[in-house]
Amino acid sequence: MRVSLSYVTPSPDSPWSTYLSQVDRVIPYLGPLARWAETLKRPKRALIVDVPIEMDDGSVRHFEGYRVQHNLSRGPGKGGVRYHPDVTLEEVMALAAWMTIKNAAVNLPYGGAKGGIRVDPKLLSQKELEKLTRRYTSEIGIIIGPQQDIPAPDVNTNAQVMAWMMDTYSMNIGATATGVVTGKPIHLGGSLGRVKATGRGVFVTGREAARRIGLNLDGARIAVQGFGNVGSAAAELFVGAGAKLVAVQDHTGTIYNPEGMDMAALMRTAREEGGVSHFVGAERIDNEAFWDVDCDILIPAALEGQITAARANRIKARLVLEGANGPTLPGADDVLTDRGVLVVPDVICNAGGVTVSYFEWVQDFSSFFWSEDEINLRLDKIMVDALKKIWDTSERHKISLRTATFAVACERILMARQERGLYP
Ligand SMILES: NC(=O)C1=CN([C@@H]2O[C@H](COP(=O)(O)OP(=O)(O)OC[C@H]3O[C@@H](n4cnc5c(N)ncnc54)[C@H](OP(=O)(O)O)[C@@H]3O)[C@@H](O)[C@H]2O)C=CC1
Ligand SMILES: O=C(O)CCC(=O)C(=O)O
Repeated sequence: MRVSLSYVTPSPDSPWSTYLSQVDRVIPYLGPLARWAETLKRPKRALIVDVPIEMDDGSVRHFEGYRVQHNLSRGPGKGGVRYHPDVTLEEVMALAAWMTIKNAAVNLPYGGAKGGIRVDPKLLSQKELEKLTRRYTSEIGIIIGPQQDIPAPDVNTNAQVMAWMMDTYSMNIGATATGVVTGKPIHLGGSLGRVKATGRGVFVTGREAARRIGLNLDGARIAVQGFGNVGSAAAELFVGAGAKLVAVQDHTGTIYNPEGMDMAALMRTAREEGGVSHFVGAERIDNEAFWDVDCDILIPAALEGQITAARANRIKARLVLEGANGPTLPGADDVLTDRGVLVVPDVICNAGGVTVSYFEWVQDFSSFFWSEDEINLRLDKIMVDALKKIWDTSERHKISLRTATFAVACERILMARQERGLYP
C-alpha cells in the first residue's frame, strides 16, 4: 500500500474529489497566485490514530481516528470533530480543506483542520463515549493546542464531548487550556451563542441572498434535510421570520406538511423520540420524495454528497442554503446553475459556527466574556460583509457563488503562503 499526502486517488463523487474539482474551477481566477494552487490540493499533515477502549462488557475494541491539518498558512488549524460510522481519512481531508476555505472566506485568522472517529456513537454508552473521546484526544494531543489546532463540534459531537477533550488535553499538559477546543459548555469557557451560531449563519446568509433575488421570507416554504444542531437552529430562525417549514428529513424518515409545521412541537418530538418521523403534525413521505417537495428554500444540513445531478433536476426551490459541508456534487452544481437555482455554498453559508468559535477562543484568551447580543451582532456583521464581498466577486467575474467564495478565500490563503515563503 502506498501512503502519501497526494495519494488519495479520489473515488468519483467522494468529498475529496468534489473539493479538488472546486479548486480546479477557481484556478483561472487566481492570476499569478495560481502557481501556488497545488498547495491547496494536498493536506499539510494527516494523523491516523488507533483508539482502543475497554467496553462496558469488558471487551477491548479499537476505533480508527483522524486529525487532518489541511493548511496552516493563515494561522492555527481550526475545525470540528465528527463521530460517524462512515468517517474515512479521505472524507476528513475534504472537511479539513473546506475549513481552510471557509475560515479564509470570513477572514478568520485560522488555517483549516478537521478530525473524526469511525464509530457509531449511538451504539456506545456515555462511559464508553467519554473513554473514546479522552483516548482520541490524548492520541491527537501531539498536534493540537490553542496555538496549533483547535477542534470543535461537528456531526454527533457536542459541548460535553468538547469538555472531555479540554479536560484531557489540560491534564496531559498540566494546566487548564480552555483555548484548545471551542463549543465548550458555558461555565468551562464556552461562548454564548455558539450552539445556534451555524444555523444563525445559514439564516443570515439565506436572508441576504433571498433579498437579492426578490424572495420574500414571509410565507416562504422551507425544506430541511438533517434536524440536528444546524438544521433545527436554521429552521427555527426562518420560521421566526415568517417562513413555513414544509418538509424535514432525518435518519428516522421524512415528514411533510404543505401548511407548515409547529416548530416548538417538532423540536419536542425530535428531542423526546430521537427523530422527526413520529411527529403527528405532518404526514410521513418516502425519503426520496423529499427532493420533489414544493418549496422555495432547500437547506441540506446533514451529510456530504446528498444533491446528485439527478436530484438537482427535481429540486423545486429557488434557493439552496448549504448548512452541511459538501452536500452538492459538482455535476449537480452545474445542473442547479443551468436551472437558475441559486446556491449559497457551505464555505460561506455554514461559517457562522466557526465564527463564534473564533469569538470563544478570543474570549478564552482575554478571560473576558461578551453578551449574547454582542456575539450575534458581530456574527451577523461578519456574515453580511462576507456575503457582500462574495456576491460582488460573483457578479464581476460572472461565476457561481461557490467559485466566488473560493476566489476570495484562495487569494487570502495563497497570498499568505507566498508572503511566508518556502525556505525553512
Ligand atoms: N455543528 C456545527 O457547528 C457545524 C456543522 N456543519 C455541518 O452541518 C452538517 C450537520 O451537522 P450538525 O447539525 O452539527 O450534526 P448533528 O449530528 O447535530 O445532526 C446531523 C443531522 O443529520 C441527520 N442525518 C444524518 N444522516 C442523514 C441522512 N443520511 N439523511 C438524513 N438525515 C441525516 C441526523 O439525523 P439523526 O439524528 O436521525 O441521525 C441529524 O438530524 C454536517 O455536514 C456538518 O459538517 C457545518 C458547520 C458547523
Ligand atoms: O467551530 C469550529 O471550529 C468548526 C466548525 C466546523 O467543523 C465546520 O464549520 O464545519
